[in-house]
Amino acid sequence: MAPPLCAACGQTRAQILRPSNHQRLCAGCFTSLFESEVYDVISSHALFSRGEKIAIGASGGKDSCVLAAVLHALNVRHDMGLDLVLLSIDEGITGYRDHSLDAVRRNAAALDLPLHILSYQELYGWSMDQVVAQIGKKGNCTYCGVFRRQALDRGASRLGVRHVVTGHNADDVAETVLMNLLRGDVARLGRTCSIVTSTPGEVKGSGEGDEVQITDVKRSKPLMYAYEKEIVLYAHHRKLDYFSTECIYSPEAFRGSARTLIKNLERIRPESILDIVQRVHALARVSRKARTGCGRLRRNGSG
Ligand SMILES: Nc1ncnc2c1ncn2[C@@H]1O[C@H](COP(=O)(O)OP(=O)(O)OP(=O)(O)O)[C@@H](O)[C@H]1O
Repeated sequence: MAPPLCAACGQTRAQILRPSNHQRLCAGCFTSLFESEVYDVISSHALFSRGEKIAIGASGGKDSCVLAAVLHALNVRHDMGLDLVLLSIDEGITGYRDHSLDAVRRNAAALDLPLHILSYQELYGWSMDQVVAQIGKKGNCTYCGVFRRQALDRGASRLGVRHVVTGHNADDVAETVLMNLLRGDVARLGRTCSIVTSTPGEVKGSGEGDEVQITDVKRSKPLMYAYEKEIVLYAHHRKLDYFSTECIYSPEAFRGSARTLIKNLERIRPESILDIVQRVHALARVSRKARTGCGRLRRNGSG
């Protein structure tokens, strides 16, 4: 039996069963719906302003590759006036980051976007290969993540950029929510589910002339409502070139277990992923309001 017609255009045969809502779509309608949904997220959260310089954290993986391709397309289509640059951090992981940076270089050429690469070696004087040789693999992901965040901020500062976007998707956010819940780290939940976060500016250095001024950096996650499966489908249908191997030091057992849990939930009920993100976001808002209310009561002397 021939596949049904696309639920959006009603003209072409459907090729895709949309993972998030099981809609049957043709490839053209799926990619344009995906892009317009990202545009809706950007507009409804007023993420960007005209003329803003944006650094796209480019790891060479599927998420940041899709983010760069979608932002580039939307910038042209909607005349958003964004000044886009790719910013990559080279952690110094031989056999992993060197290959993924090759993918970033090909993407930069394909999209005609400037690319800046900053290494841990240059910033901190050591590479992750050296760190792992010294301390082993245990816990290295956590440190690497903290240093990468800071490296992205420093890279942005050097480029005169105040806004870094990353390719975190809904699955990543739901995973992090679960990890924070299981660890009892409730304080972090609000931040995890926020589409915009920021790092306050700081001055780093010994005070002997080697200070580095890091300005306030806004961070946002324009793909945080997009399902990982849809990101893969989008990359596939747009024939994007990305690097798909896991980090050789990565087997982070706890995140892996959270991921398996999320994938199992998705299998039973696809909406679960977005439900986790949206419900926890709403809860964090309510608890913030309650805290502000208590503070006001105390200040007024009535609490
Ligand atoms: N080395 C890096 N340089 C620049 N940005 C990075 C780097 N590593 C991660 N990021 C940013 O953080 C986001 C989430 O990181 P994560 O570790 O999940 O990425 P990944 O699995 O390497 O690749 P991706 O998420 O792009 O598929 C990425 O989408 C990217 O925007």
